[in-house]
Amino acid sequence: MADDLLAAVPQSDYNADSIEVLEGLEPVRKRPGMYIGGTDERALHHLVAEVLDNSMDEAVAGHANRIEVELHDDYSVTIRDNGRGMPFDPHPKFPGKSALEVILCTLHAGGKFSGKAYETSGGLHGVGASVVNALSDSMVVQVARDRKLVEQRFSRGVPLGPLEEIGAAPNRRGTTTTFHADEQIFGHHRFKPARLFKSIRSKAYLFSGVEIRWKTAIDDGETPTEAVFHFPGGLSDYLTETLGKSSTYAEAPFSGRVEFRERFGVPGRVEWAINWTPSRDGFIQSYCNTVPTPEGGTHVAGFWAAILKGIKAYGELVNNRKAAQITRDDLLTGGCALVSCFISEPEFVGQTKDRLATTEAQRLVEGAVRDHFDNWLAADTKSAGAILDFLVLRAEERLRRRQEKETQRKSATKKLRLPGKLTDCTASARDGTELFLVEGDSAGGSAKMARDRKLQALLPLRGKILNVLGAASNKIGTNAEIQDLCQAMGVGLGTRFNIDDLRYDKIIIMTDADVDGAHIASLLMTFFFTQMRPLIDHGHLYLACPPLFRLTQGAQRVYVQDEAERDVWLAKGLGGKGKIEVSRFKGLGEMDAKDLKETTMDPNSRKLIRVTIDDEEPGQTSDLVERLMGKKPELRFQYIQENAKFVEDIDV
Ligand SMILES: Nc1ncnc2c1ncn2[C@@H]1O[C@H](COP(=O)(O)OP(=O)(O)OP(=O)(O)O)[C@@H](O)[C@H]1O
Repeated sequence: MADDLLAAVPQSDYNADSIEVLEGLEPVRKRPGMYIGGTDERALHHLVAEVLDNSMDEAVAGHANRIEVELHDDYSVTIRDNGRGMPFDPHPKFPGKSALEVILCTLHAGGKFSGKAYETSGGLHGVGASVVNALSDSMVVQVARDRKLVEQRFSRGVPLGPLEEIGAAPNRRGTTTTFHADEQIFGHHRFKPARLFKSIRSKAYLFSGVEIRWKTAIDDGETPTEAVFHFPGGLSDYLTETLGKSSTYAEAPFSGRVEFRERFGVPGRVEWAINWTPSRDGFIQSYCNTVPTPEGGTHVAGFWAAILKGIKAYGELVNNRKAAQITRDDLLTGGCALVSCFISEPEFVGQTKDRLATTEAQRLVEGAVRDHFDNWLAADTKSAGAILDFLVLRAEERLRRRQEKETQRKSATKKLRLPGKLTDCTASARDGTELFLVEGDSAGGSAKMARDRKLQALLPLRGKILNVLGAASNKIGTNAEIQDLCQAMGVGLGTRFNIDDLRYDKIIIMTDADVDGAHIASLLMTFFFTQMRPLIDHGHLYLACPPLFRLTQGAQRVYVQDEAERDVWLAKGLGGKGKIEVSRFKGLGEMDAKDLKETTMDPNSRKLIRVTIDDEEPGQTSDLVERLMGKKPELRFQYIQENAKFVEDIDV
């Protein structure tokens, strides 16, 4: 639809009335991490995603069909859409303020709470635009609607003046936002054209009804300086392009799209594409309402359930009994998948929306994909046969490896003298086992009761372990705490470390949610990083995330990680009846086994962070570890000076 046609569509029922307010921007500047997951490069790029998602929401709701993103030479970014335009009429609850000012200067102001103005939106908390505003030293928002062009300017979340009418807009509509990220918050981090280009392109793949134009004044030598993205073929094209020349088991990906309304009578849809290749590791990229969900969630669980059940049923049909052995992990080896769903009122974990938590999504996605998969397998027996054979082979390999490990592990345990304080798990194979490194003996008590005896082992650590970067290598090897750790894990140090000796699948650092806990965790991570780097590279090292508070209101209970998150809940309420009761856990030892199990240890409900090394340039992480944990205090001091933006928050 062209702009002038869109201009004819009524905008009247999308006004200030649509904008509800739940809560005021100081907390954002004080604790940006809670709102955008940190102040690093990833967080910086997330600012663009927040603004772009608002434009995508307009597009997905059928109100916009063109979005432009431009990176300027001063590293400011402009995002323009031809949607309905942010409402700017006076807000009934805030005398003297326009809806636009309320949206940009108030947390929890938005039009997406009730599903009236948007059916399936990526936005839902009403904080995105205000967070970007709070973290920008300059932000200019222009809106063309009702034939007027208005503008308001802000700096660090504060308006620099009132909303002004700056011209007429007879044939234009939409919102244009230009912002410059605040260096006080993001330090030396700058937008990278390649990173922006990639994420913008994937948005266009996710919604074929939009055209996204990209332009950059900053030329990194490899990213196109201008491009237009429009992909009518959606995810199937995206997957084919991602896989490039890799050979695949199915000629064309298994892909499809199902409208939930037609199938289940509820709004929303799912679109997917998957193929298997022998030439690379598998992956799954998932999205909900165009927001990437790198940690997956219920939609992903539903997708794999459909594929797994489908392939097993097909195995039965063709009398391949070995198909029953296939597990979800086998599907992932070589399985390359893209899943994108659109649902109303999605629930995510965290403001950066890394994981989808809406339970219903699992049932909807599984139901929708399953039927299609059964039909596809039955119709294309050549691809179906190739995939089945490949997966059966994967399952057999896995079982053989497990058997080998089992014998190895049994003999290793016999030979090994395990440290006395280790509470080992009972499983004889390594598969699925976890070793919790627990701070303090008292915590060990609750953890002992909370654990799954079969798969979870505990090693209590007394106090702080040696800082390996300050120590000579012979001192490391003779340190008692480190010796215990190595014995329990079944491995040697440094060059003698062999990943195959590892006695557990996951090594999980579980420390208190306080400064001391963070220090112990960083000493341990430094140790693993310098002495057992493959442990991290192979994805075996994790951090547990115990909560700091438990809030209860009537029958409702939530666990939160810090004060800022607590305050949000206190202001918002838990949805239960009566007063909200707050209990603060002074440490892991104070949590009863039930709390500890539910929040931190039970794989079905806990939050766990995998430790990864995100080297954009080779050696970057080693450099940083050396600066932060090494023998030279002057490097540490320099780093703190360069990076400390919230000096008042640093506990020394
Ligand atoms: N480009 C836009 N066009 C039209 N309305 C917009 C646009 N950007 C923002 N809005 C309105 O402003 C509201 C607040 O946006 P904001 O980004 O703060 O929160 P959200 O998108 O509702 O939720 P989230 O915090 O999850 O991103 C939106 O709900 C929407 O009503």
